[in-house]
Amino acid sequence: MQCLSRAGWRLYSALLHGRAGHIRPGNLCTSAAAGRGATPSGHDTGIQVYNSLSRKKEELRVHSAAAATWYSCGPTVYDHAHLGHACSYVRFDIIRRVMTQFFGIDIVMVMVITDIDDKIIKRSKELTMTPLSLARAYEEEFKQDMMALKVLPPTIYMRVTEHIPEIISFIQKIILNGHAYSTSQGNVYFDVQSIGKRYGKFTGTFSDINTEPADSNKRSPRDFALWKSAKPEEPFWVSPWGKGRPGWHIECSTLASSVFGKQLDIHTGGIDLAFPHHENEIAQCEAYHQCEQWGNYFLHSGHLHLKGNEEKMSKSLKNYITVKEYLKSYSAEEFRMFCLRSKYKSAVEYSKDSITEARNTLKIILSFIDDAKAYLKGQLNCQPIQEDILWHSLNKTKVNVKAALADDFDTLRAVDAVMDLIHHGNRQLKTVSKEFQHARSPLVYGAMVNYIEQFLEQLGISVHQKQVIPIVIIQAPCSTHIWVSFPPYVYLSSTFYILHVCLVCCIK
Ligand SMILES: Nc1ncnc2c1ncn2[C@@H]1O[C@H](COP(=O)(O)OP(=O)(O)OP(=O)(O)O)[C@@H](O)[C@H]1O
Ligand SMILES: [Zn+2]
Repeated sequence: MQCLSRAGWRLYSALLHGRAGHIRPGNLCTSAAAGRGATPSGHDTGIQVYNSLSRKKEELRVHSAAAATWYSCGPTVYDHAHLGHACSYVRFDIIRRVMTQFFGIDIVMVMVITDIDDKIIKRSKELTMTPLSLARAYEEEFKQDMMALKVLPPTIYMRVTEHIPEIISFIQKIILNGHAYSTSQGNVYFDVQSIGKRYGKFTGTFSDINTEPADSNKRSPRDFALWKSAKPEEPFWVSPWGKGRPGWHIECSTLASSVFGKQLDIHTGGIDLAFPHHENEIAQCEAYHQCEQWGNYFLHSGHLHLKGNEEKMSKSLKNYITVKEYLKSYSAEEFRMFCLRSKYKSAVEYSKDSITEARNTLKIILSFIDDAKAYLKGQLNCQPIQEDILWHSLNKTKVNVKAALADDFDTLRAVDAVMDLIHHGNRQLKTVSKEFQHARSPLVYGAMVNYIEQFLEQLGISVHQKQVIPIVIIQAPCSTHIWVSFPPYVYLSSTFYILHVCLVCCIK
C-alpha cells in the first residue's frame, strides 16, 4: 500500500470528506467530480451517513429491510495487528452495533483475509516459513486480538487462497466484457481507459499514482494488475495466463460479489484504501456485472497515528504499538472509549494523554453508576432530589443520543450527551448527615443507571465485567456420596474457590 505524508492524507481526506473548500479548484481533476450516479432506493434506515462516493451526507437506504449487506476489507496478514487496525475495526464495530442495537438493522458482514501477497511472500522468506503458514499464524493472532478488543466477528471470514478458481473466472469475464487484457509475460491488467470517466470516483488528484511494477506490455501506466505471473520460487496457481496469483484489488471484488452479487449496501475500510484499492474494486465489479453502481455507500475511517508522528501507524513503516502490547497497560473498554471520543472519519492521535483521558471518562461514568446504586440501596443519604430536572435531563439525553448517532454515527456527541446527564445526576448526589433521613427518589436514579449501562453495553462496553470473578469448583476425594457446596468460599488471587464437602464423610 502506498504511503503518503500526513499533509498528503489530510488533503486526500479533505477531498473525500467534502471539506476541500480551501483547496484551489485547479487541484481537482474533472473526473473527481464524477462521484456516483443514482441515489439508492430501498429501506430507509433513519441514519444520515457521509458517503465517500457522493462526498456528502445522505440517507442510508439499504436494499432489503430484512438485512443490510456490508463488505469490509480485512488485513493482509504478515505481521502483528497494531492500534491502527484496532482503531479502524473498533470504529466500524461501533457503527455496526449502532445500526443493529439502536436502529434495529440486521447486518450480514463479509470480511476477506488477504493471505497471499508480496509482503507475505517477502516476510515468509525472512522467517524461512511457507507463506501460507505465516499467513495462518498472523490471521489467528488478528482474530484473537479483535476478540480481545470485543470486535464482533463478521458473519463470515473468507480467505483469498480458498477462492482462486472464482477469482480466475471473474477475471475471464472482465476480459470477455472488454475491460481487461493479458500480456505475453502472463499478467492480466485492467484497461482503465475502457471505462472512461467512470474511473476516478474517489479522487482525481492521485489518479496517476501507480504502484504496479513496470511491465513493458502494459498499455497505460494507470492500468492495474488483476493477475500477476509468478516469479521463480513464488507460490502460484495455474491459470489460463500461466502460473501466477491474483492482484490485491480483484480479491475483494470477486469475494464480495460471490456472496452479495451485483448489489452491495455498505463497503468499509481505512481512508488509505479509498484510492486506489476501492476505486479499483468498483471498476472491476462494474466491469464484471455491467452495472451502473455496485456498492452504494463507502465509509472510510480516519487514521490513527502516534502523537508527533507524521505518518499513520503502519506495519510497513514499523511505527506501531501492537494490540497485545497495548492490552498489557490498558483495557479493551478504554480503547473503545478512546474511539467513541472521536468521529470515525477523523484522524486521531494516540498518546498516553489521550488514552488516559478515555480512561478517566470511563472512571467518571462508572463512579456515577456506583454512587447511584449506593443511593438506591440507601447507602447514600442526600438532600431531597429535584426529580423533574433529572427526568427531563434523562429524556433529553435519550433524544440527543439517538439524534447524534443518526447523524453519521456521531459518537463524540452521544458520549457528551451522556456525560451531561451524569453531570446533572452527580450535582444532586451529595451526601448529607446520616441522622436526618430525607425523602428518597430511587426511581429516577435507577432509570438513569439502566439507560447509561444499556448505552455502554450496546456500544460494546461491558460495565458488569469487572464484577465477574472466575469460580473454580474443587471436589473433595469422596465420589460415592452427595456433595454440598460450603461457604465461606476461599478467595485467592481474584478467583473464588468453592469447597464441596460431602456430608456423609463429614459426619463419619
Ligand atoms: N494507522 C491506521 N489507522 C487507521 N486504520 C488503519 C491504520 N493502519 C491500517 N489501517 C486499516 O486497517 C485495515 C487493514 O490494513 P492493512 O492490513 O493493509 O494494514 P497496514 O498496517 O496499513 O499495512 P501496510 O503497512 O502493509 O500498508 C485497513 O482498512 C486499513 O485502512
Ligand atoms: Zn478490499
